[in-house]
This record gives sequence, C-alpha cells and structure tokens, in this order.
Amino acid sequence: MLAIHFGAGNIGRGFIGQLLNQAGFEVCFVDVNPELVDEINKKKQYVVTHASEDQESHLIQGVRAINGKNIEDIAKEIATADLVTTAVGVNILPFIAPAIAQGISQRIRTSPAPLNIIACENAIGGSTQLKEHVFERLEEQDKEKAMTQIGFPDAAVDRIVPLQKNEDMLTVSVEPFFEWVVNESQVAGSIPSIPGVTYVPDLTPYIERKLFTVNTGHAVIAYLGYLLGYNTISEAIQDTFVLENAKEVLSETGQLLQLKHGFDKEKHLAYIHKIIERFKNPYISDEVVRVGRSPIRKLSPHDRLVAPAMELFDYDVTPSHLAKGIASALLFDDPSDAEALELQNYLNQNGLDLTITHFTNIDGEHPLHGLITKEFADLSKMKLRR
Ligand SMILES: NC(=O)c1ccc[n+]([C@@H]2O[C@H](COP(=O)([O-])OP(=O)(O)OC[C@H]3O[C@@H](n4cnc5c(N)ncnc54)[C@H](O)[C@@H]3O)[C@@H](O)[C@H]2O)c1
Ligand SMILES: O=P(O)(O)OC[C@@H](O)[C@@H](O)[C@H](O)[C@H](O)CO
Repeated sequence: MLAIHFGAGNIGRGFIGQLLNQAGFEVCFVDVNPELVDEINKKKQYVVTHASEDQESHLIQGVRAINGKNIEDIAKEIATADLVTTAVGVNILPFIAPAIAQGISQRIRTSPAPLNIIACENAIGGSTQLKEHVFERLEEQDKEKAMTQIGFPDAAVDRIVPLQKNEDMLTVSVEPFFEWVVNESQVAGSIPSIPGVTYVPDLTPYIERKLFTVNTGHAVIAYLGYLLGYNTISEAIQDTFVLENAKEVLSETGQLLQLKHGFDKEKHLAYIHKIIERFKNPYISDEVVRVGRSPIRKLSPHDRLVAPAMELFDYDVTPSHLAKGIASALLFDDPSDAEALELQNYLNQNGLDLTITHFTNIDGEHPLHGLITKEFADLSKMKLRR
C-alpha cells in the first residue's frame, strides 16, 4: 500500500507519517525543502520520540521523498497510490493542487480504484477546500468521474509538535497524545484502515471542538505571552494573567460548543483541563512565535478566534475574553513572521478600525468590533509597560 504525504515537516513526519507507516503503508513524502527531501532519500528512516519522561521512541522505516517541484513524478505516484494526505498549512493547499489534479486525471484513465485525499490541516473543511482547488484545475470531462472515484474526507488532527532542534534533522520530538478524526461520509470506496484514526459520520463537532479549544487556547496563550515577553508556551502559561485569560476564553468557546453541539458540560471541562495540562508539558519547549505564526490566517473569519466569537452572539453570549484574544493577535509583531509584518504595516497605514474589518470581516457596527477596540487599547498599555 502506498501513501503520498505532502509536507514532511513536524506534523508530517511526527504524526501522519508515523501512523501511516504503522498501518503498513509505504510512505512517500512530497516537500519543497530540497535538504529535507535529500536527507529522507539518503536515510530512508527516521525516529519519532515522545516528549515525556519515558522518551518512548519509534523508528519509521522504508520512507522516501519527492521534491514538490517534480509535478510529473508526483502525478505518476498519485495515479497508483492508495491514499494521499497533506500537512503543509491550509494556505499552501492551492500550490499542491496542480500535482494532485494531474495525478487524478492520470488515475481515472488507468484505474477504477477509489482514492482518498485527506488534508490534515488546522482548518474547518480542509479537504473540502483542497477539493475545490483541485477541481478548478481538472478538465471538464474528468470532473464527473473524479466526483465518485476520488474522496476528500475532512479531518481534525491533534498532536503538539514544536519546532525541532535535534542533531539529526529527521528526528521529531512529539507529545505522546494524538487524535486523528476523519469524516467517513466523505470517503470514496472502503474506509482506509489506519489504527489510531477515528471515523465519524459528521466531523463538524469534532473539528470545532479541537480548533476552538486546543487552537483557540493555544493562540491566546501565544499572543498574550508574546506581548508580555515570554518565549515559550510553558513559560507564558505560568503567568496568572495569561492562564486566567486562557481559561476564560475556553469557558466562552466551551459555552458555544455545548450550546451548538450539545457537548456535556462536565466532559468538556475535563477536555479543557487535559488540554491545559498538555500546554504545560515540561518536556516540550514550544515557542510562542510558532504557535502565534500567521496571525492573518488566525484572525480570518472562519478560524479559531473570530468564528467562535461571532457565533456566540447568536446565543446572546458576549465573548469579551475572545475579544481580548483577537486584540492580542492584532498586536503580534514578530519581525520574522511575514503575516505579522503585513498586519502591522496595514495597521500603521490604516488605523485600528479598518484593520479589524479588513482582516476579520467584522463590521464596524458590530458590538464585537467595539469590544476588540477597547481590549486593544488596554493591551497596548501593557505592551508599552513591558
Ligand atoms: N505542529 C503541530 O503541532 C500541528 C498539529 C496539528 C496540525 N498542524 C497543522 O499541520 C500543518 C503543518 O504544520 P507543521 O507544524 O508540520 O509545519 P511545518 O512547517 O513543520 O511543515 C510544513 C511542511 O510543508 C512543506 N511545504 C511547504 N510548501 C509545500 C509545498 N508546496 N509542497 C510540499 N510541501 C510543502 C514545508 O517545507 C514543511 O516541511 C499545518 O496546517 C498545521 O496547522 C500542526
Ligand atoms: O498550526 P497552527 O499555526 O494552525 O496553530 C499553531 C498551534 O496551535 C498548533 O500547531 C497546535 O500545536 C496543534 O494544532 C496541536 O494539535
């Protein structure tokens, strides 16, 4: 069985590659980092180590890689593959679509075998978004066949994999916890057997619970931590101001998840508690700039901050702590982050009101707009004091 996985980065090697290898797939990575591709092809194996007291480690063998520029080679592999997965970042999906489209058009001419393509990105409907990018590139005559033969099941993936600083560039240190949930109703053909994957008939509650708890909490800790001068999530979370705000934010998103999806209150509190303990993992050094990366993506209307805040108004709940989280994201000015630079340039040139509306799509008249403005003023004073 052959799996083509786009993105041989932290989650690609440290989670998806590991589970696919353990499920018996030959894993072929596709990546645009030539050094990484060469190293995978040279060593053909790598180690995944648990960031925990026992440092359990797994040897992932028999892997290979293709440079993302070699569209012809990638398409040829996709034409015969049993599974395609991605972990490149949701904004990169349009760039991998041409190779996938070419692979699909070859496959539907040469084999009737179904193929599933699962985007393992932190986004709602990641595979569905990839499907749209791919279908834009398919010839009209191929679309009908691709609709039935090729599945794009949406997924939620959860495992904290920080930036790596290992002697061997392929080794990945990961938290022991993982969760990979896939929408079975979007699978083409039979369900791929991957131990560790949970198939559900409707992914929405699962992806929203993950994105609006793990990632919302993570983002707020990263942005408030950055503002206060902390380097890592575990340092930031020791600050009472950061921790209390993160807990309040998770209480707000928790209300939304319970009201919208009917999650049990006690079970959800236990879920939040477990996540906060994961953030405190002393064996992980996860930089606030990694967790806060790409603030424009994180401030977008369907992402972890704005989506739950806007939806809470439908239930007459005022998301004041989410507003603080959004304001803290607007203050993220890490000079090494291209999106942070773009955001800060826009803010300097256009002022706060226009910036909020431009990046979050929140109308100037909406009450959330005013809440963010107020929180932004308060947080700016804290930033000045630091
Ligand atoms: N790291 C985590 O804790 C974590 C957990 C869950 C989900 N995710 C999600 O997984 C995705 C990847 O995150 P990551 O932390 O592994 O990032 P990463 O930067 O470590 O890995 C991304 C990889 O994609 C490669 N890439 C970029 N453009 C490409 C292209 N056009 N074709 C092929 N490869 C390309 C990069 O070279 C890099 O190796 C993101 O969507 C992220 O939100 C990350
Ligand atoms: O990957 P991002 O940039 O969407 O979000 C940063 C972190 O919150 C994220 O990578 C988490 O570590 C991960 O989602 C945990 O499952």
